[in-house]
Amino acid sequence: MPIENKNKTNITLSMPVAYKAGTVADALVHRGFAHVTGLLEEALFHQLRAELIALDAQDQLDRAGIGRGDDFTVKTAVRGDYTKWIDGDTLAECLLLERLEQVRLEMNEQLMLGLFEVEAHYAAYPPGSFYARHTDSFRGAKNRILSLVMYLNPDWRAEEGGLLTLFADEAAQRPFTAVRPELGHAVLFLSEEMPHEVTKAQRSRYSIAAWYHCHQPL
Ligand SMILES: O=C(O)CCC(=O)C(=O)O
Ligand SMILES: [Fe+2]
Repeated sequence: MPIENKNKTNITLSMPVAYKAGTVADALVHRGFAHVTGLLEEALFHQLRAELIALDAQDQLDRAGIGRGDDFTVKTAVRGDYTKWIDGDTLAECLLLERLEQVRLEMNEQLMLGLFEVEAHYAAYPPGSFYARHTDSFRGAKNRILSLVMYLNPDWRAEEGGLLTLFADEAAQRPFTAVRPELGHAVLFLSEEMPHEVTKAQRSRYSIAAWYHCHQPL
Protein backbone atom coordinates (compact mmCIF):
# COMPACT_ATOMS: atom_id res chain seq x y z
CA MET A 1 0.00 0.00 0.00
CA PRO A 2 1.62 3.34 -0.97
CA ILE A 3 1.57 6.04 1.72
CA GLU A 4 2.14 9.77 1.34
CA ASN A 5 5.19 11.46 2.84
CA LYS A 6 5.77 15.16 3.55
CA ASN A 7 6.60 15.88 -0.07
CA LYS A 8 3.38 14.22 -1.23
CA THR A 9 5.31 11.51 -3.01
CA ASN A 10 4.38 7.89 -2.49
CA ILE A 11 6.58 5.50 -0.52
CA THR A 12 5.89 1.81 -0.86
CA LEU A 13 5.21 -0.04 2.38
CA SER A 14 7.54 -2.99 2.75
CA MET A 15 6.09 -6.54 2.87
CA PRO A 16 7.69 -9.13 5.17
CA VAL A 17 8.96 -12.61 4.30
CA ALA A 18 9.26 -15.55 6.73
CA TYR A 19 12.60 -15.53 8.58
CA LYS A 20 15.19 -17.90 7.14
CA ALA A 21 18.90 -17.25 7.56
CA GLY A 22 19.61 -17.61 3.83
CA THR A 23 16.76 -15.30 2.81
CA VAL A 24 17.88 -12.63 5.27
CA ALA A 25 21.49 -12.88 4.11
CA ASP A 26 20.45 -12.50 0.44
CA ALA A 27 18.25 -9.51 1.29
CA LEU A 28 21.05 -7.83 3.27
CA VAL A 29 23.50 -8.31 0.42
CA HIS A 30 21.14 -7.16 -2.33
CA ARG A 31 18.99 -4.54 -0.63
CA GLY A 32 20.84 -3.69 2.59
CA PHE A 33 17.82 -4.66 4.69
CA ALA A 34 15.47 -7.55 5.40
CA HIS A 35 11.88 -7.34 6.67
CA VAL A 36 10.77 -10.59 8.29
CA THR A 37 8.14 -12.32 10.39
CA GLY A 38 8.61 -15.44 12.51
CA LEU A 39 11.86 -14.42 14.16
CA LEU A 40 10.32 -15.25 17.56
CA GLU A 41 7.29 -17.33 18.54
CA GLU A 42 4.10 -15.23 18.41
CA ALA A 43 3.53 -15.86 22.15
CA LEU A 44 6.97 -14.48 22.96
CA PHE A 45 6.29 -11.25 21.06
CA HIS A 46 3.09 -10.86 23.12
CA GLN A 47 4.90 -11.59 26.40
CA LEU A 48 7.67 -9.07 25.64
CA ARG A 49 5.04 -6.48 24.77
CA ALA A 50 3.29 -7.10 28.12
CA GLU A 51 6.59 -6.80 30.01
CA LEU A 52 7.55 -3.57 28.22
CA ILE A 53 4.15 -2.01 28.92
CA ALA A 54 4.51 -2.99 32.60
CA LEU A 55 8.00 -1.44 32.79
CA ASP A 56 6.64 1.73 31.18
CA ALA A 57 3.73 1.87 33.66
CA GLN A 58 6.19 1.45 36.57
CA ASP A 59 8.38 4.28 35.25
CA GLN A 60 11.33 1.95 34.72
CA LEU A 61 12.27 3.29 31.28
CA ASP A 62 14.79 6.09 30.79
CA ARG A 63 14.68 8.99 28.37
CA ALA A 64 16.81 7.94 25.42
CA GLY A 65 19.74 10.14 24.54
CA ILE A 66 22.40 10.59 21.93
CA GLY A 67 25.98 9.44 22.45
CA ARG A 68 27.61 7.48 25.24
CA GLY A 69 29.25 8.14 28.57
CA ASP A 70 30.29 11.78 28.97
CA ASP A 71 28.85 12.58 25.52
CA PHE A 72 25.32 11.50 26.53
CA THR A 73 22.65 14.15 26.00
CA VAL A 74 18.85 14.02 25.74
CA LYS A 75 17.63 15.77 22.60
CA THR A 76 13.87 15.75 22.23
CA ALA A 77 14.21 17.29 18.76
CA VAL A 78 16.12 14.18 17.64
CA ARG A 79 14.44 11.31 19.49
CA GLY A 80 11.53 11.07 21.91
CA ASP A 81 11.67 7.42 22.99
CA TYR A 82 12.18 5.82 26.42
CA THR A 83 14.43 2.76 26.69
CA LYS A 84 15.77 0.02 28.96
CA TRP A 85 18.61 -2.41 28.24
CA ILE A 86 17.56 -6.06 28.22
CA ASP A 87 19.76 -8.20 30.44
CA GLY A 88 17.82 -11.41 30.99
CA ASP A 89 15.75 -10.45 34.06
CA THR A 90 12.78 -12.60 32.98
CA LEU A 91 12.25 -15.87 31.12
CA ALA A 92 10.99 -13.95 28.08
CA GLU A 93 14.13 -11.78 28.06
CA CYS A 94 16.30 -14.92 28.29
CA LEU A 95 14.46 -16.55 25.37
CA LEU A 96 14.88 -13.36 23.36
CA LEU A 97 18.61 -13.15 24.09
CA GLU A 98 19.05 -16.83 23.16
CA ARG A 99 17.32 -16.21 19.83
CA LEU A 100 19.45 -13.12 19.16
CA GLU A 101 22.51 -15.25 19.80
CA GLN A 102 21.29 -17.87 17.29
CA VAL A 103 20.79 -15.12 14.72
CA ARG A 104 24.34 -13.90 15.42
CA LEU A 105 25.74 -17.35 14.65
CA GLU A 106 23.53 -17.73 11.55
CA MET A 107 24.55 -14.37 10.12
CA ASN A 108 28.22 -15.08 10.79
CA GLU A 109 27.87 -18.38 8.97
CA GLN A 110 26.02 -16.81 6.03
CA LEU A 111 27.93 -13.57 5.63
CA MET A 112 31.14 -13.93 7.63
CA LEU A 113 30.42 -10.64 9.36
CA GLY A 114 32.51 -11.45 12.42
CA LEU A 115 29.65 -10.48 14.75
CA PHE A 116 31.02 -10.82 18.26
CA GLU A 117 28.20 -9.85 20.60
CA VAL A 118 24.72 -8.37 20.76
CA GLU A 119 23.05 -5.75 22.93
CA ALA A 120 19.32 -5.06 22.96
CA HIS A 121 16.96 -2.57 24.50
CA TYR A 122 13.24 -2.01 24.85
CA ALA A 123 11.96 1.23 23.35
CA ALA A 124 8.65 3.00 23.95
CA TYR A 125 7.67 5.99 21.80
CA PRO A 126 4.83 8.00 23.41
CA PRO A 127 2.23 9.49 21.06
CA GLY A 128 3.76 12.44 19.18
CA SER A 129 7.35 11.18 19.43
CA PHE A 130 9.73 10.20 16.64
CA TYR A 131 13.42 9.54 15.93
CA ALA A 132 14.91 11.85 13.32
CA ARG A 133 16.97 10.51 10.43
CA HIS A 134 20.27 8.95 11.58
CA THR A 135 22.58 5.98 11.14
CA ASP A 136 23.20 3.57 14.02
CA SER A 137 26.75 4.53 14.78
CA PHE A 138 27.93 7.34 16.97
CA ARG A 139 31.20 8.29 18.55
CA GLY A 140 32.45 5.44 20.70
CA ALA A 141 30.23 2.83 19.03
CA LYS A 142 31.78 2.51 15.60
CA ASN A 143 31.68 -1.24 15.90
CA ARG A 144 27.93 -1.66 15.33
CA ILE A 145 27.61 -3.87 12.26
CA LEU A 146 24.05 -5.17 12.08
CA SER A 147 20.88 -3.58 13.48
CA LEU A 148 17.74 -5.59 14.26
CA VAL A 149 14.45 -4.00 15.30
CA MET A 150 11.43 -6.04 16.44
CA TYR A 151 7.96 -4.57 16.72
CA LEU A 152 5.38 -5.16 19.42
CA ASN A 153 2.23 -3.32 18.22
CA PRO A 154 -0.86 -5.31 17.21
CA ASP A 155 -3.04 -3.89 14.40
CA TRP A 156 -0.86 -0.91 13.55
CA ARG A 157 -2.22 1.09 10.60
CA ALA A 158 0.13 3.07 8.35
CA GLU A 159 -2.02 6.18 8.99
CA GLU A 160 -0.94 6.02 12.64
CA GLY A 161 2.60 7.02 11.63
CA GLY A 162 5.49 5.59 13.63
CA LEU A 163 6.88 4.08 10.42
CA LEU A 164 10.50 3.11 10.03
CA THR A 165 11.60 4.73 6.78
CA LEU A 166 14.83 3.63 5.10
CA PHE A 167 17.11 5.72 2.84
CA ALA A 168 19.41 4.19 0.22
CA ASP A 169 22.41 6.30 1.29
CA GLU A 170 23.43 9.64 2.87
CA ALA A 171 22.58 11.54 -0.31
CA ALA A 172 19.05 10.15 -0.69
CA GLN A 173 16.38 12.80 -0.16
CA ARG A 174 13.47 10.43 0.10
CA PRO A 175 13.14 6.97 1.66
CA PHE A 176 12.81 4.00 -0.65
CA THR A 177 10.51 2.09 1.68
CA ALA A 178 8.65 2.24 4.99
CA VAL A 179 7.97 -0.49 7.56
CA ARG A 180 4.85 -0.62 9.71
CA PRO A 181 5.82 -1.46 13.35
CA GLU A 182 3.39 -4.39 13.47
CA LEU A 183 3.63 -7.00 16.24
CA GLY A 184 5.70 -9.96 15.04
CA HIS A 185 7.53 -8.03 12.32
CA ALA A 186 11.29 -7.38 12.42
CA VAL A 187 13.79 -5.49 10.28
CA LEU A 188 17.52 -6.14 9.92
CA PHE A 189 19.89 -3.71 8.22
CA LEU A 190 23.57 -2.86 8.03
CA SER A 191 24.08 -0.40 10.88
CA GLU A 192 26.42 2.13 9.31
CA GLU A 193 25.13 2.02 5.77
CA MET A 194 21.45 2.69 6.03
CA PRO A 195 20.13 6.06 7.18
CA HIS A 196 16.66 5.65 8.70
CA GLU A 197 14.00 7.53 10.59
CA VAL A 198 11.00 6.79 12.82
CA THR A 199 8.15 9.06 11.73
CA LYS A 200 5.93 10.69 14.35
CA ALA A 201 3.76 8.04 16.04
CA GLN A 202 0.10 8.82 16.69
CA ARG A 203 -0.16 6.18 19.42
CA SER A 204 2.25 4.48 21.83
CA ARG A 205 4.76 2.50 19.77
CA TYR A 206 6.66 -0.39 21.38
CA SER A 207 9.73 -2.15 20.01
CA ILE A 208 13.00 -3.91 20.79
CA ALA A 209 16.16 -2.74 19.04
CA ALA A 210 19.32 -4.85 18.97
CA TRP A 211 22.81 -4.22 17.63
CA TYR A 212 25.42 -6.76 16.71
CA HIS A 213 29.01 -5.64 17.26
CA CYS A 214 32.28 -6.87 15.94
CA HIS A 215 35.15 -7.39 18.36
CA GLN A 216 36.82 -4.09 19.20
CA PRO A 217 40.10 -4.38 21.07
CA LEU A 218 40.38 -1.80 23.87
O1 LIG B 1 12.16 1.58 16.06
C1 LIG B 1 12.61 1.65 14.93
O2 LIG B 1 11.94 1.38 13.93
C2 LIG B 1 14.04 2.10 14.73
C3 LIG B 1 14.71 2.59 15.99
C4 LIG B 1 16.09 3.14 15.73
O3 LIG B 1 16.39 3.57 14.65
C5 LIG B 1 17.12 3.14 16.78
O4 LIG B 1 16.80 2.87 17.96
O5 LIG B 1 18.31 3.40 16.45
FE1 LIG C 1 18.46 3.63 14.43
